[in-house]
Amino acid sequence: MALKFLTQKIAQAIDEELFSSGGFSVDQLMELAGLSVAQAITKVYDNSKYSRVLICCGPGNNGGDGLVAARHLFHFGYKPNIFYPKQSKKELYERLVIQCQSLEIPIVTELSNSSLTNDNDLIVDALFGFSFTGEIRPPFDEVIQKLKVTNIPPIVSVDIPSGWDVEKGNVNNHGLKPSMLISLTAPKLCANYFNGKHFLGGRFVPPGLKEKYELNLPLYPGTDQVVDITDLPGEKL
Ligand SMILES: NC(=O)C1=CN([C@@H]2O[C@H](COP(=O)(O)OP(=O)(O)OC[C@H]3O[C@@H](n4cnc5c(N)ncnc54)[C@H](O)[C@@H]3O)[C@@H](O)[C@H]2O)[C@H](O)CC1
Ligand SMILES: [K+]
Repeated sequence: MALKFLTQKIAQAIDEELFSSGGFSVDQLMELAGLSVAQAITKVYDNSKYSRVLICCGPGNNGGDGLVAARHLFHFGYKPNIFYPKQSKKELYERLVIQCQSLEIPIVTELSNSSLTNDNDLIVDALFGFSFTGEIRPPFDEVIQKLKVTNIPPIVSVDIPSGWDVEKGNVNNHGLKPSMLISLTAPKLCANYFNGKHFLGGRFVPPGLKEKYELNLPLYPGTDQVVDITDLPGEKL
């Protein structure tokens, strides 16, 4: 049975259900999402070669996943730096920021063009996830423009390559061109247009929810938080 690729509406419905009838809190799922991202990175980008990781965090939960991933990457022996231009005032995010500050992970609100390529070995795109809609609004239009012109370092996108339409993909080439994507819970339809290394993370979906939405998720190996789905055929919803 092929893996199901989700519409924006279904992705949001599953998310909502995990929080309501599933009994999860946002903190819990974000922690597991961020851990998945950090673990997927260790599998492809060794910290001996890709130690300096710039994590670009957006204003929503995708950005929160980025903050969690930064903390785990630190503990996995990387040197994370965080770019977080529009910081949420919600308590959860303030705590995630404190956790990173206590590890002395630098957090900046400006992206310097010149240091982008020279000072980083890897970029994590945690700008927008499955709630992104419409044209990219400031200040993120400029941010994505800056990240788009760099081929080196490689970009790893969390859940959705930022700037991509969640269902139609990289419409008018407005979005990033990541080398790797970590889809969370299940891939969204835009992943049909992605050709790079593809992982699935978010090992928290209860069997009832998998069945209800016919997700046909692959088995996660051992105790891993991620599974490589690069060569797995997907089925459109
Ligand atoms: N169930 C799971 O798999 C979980 C996934 N998680 C992650 O959460 C995101 C979805 O988070 P959400 O807060 O709903 O939205 P986003 O982060 O995608 O962005 C919302 C944020 O962005 C702004 N925005 C939307 N469109 C635009 C635009 N065109 N220009 C500028 N700004 C825009 C909007 O105003 C909001 O501020 C999912 O993808 C996963 O990464 C959870 O962490 C755990 C559960
Ligand atoms: K993203």
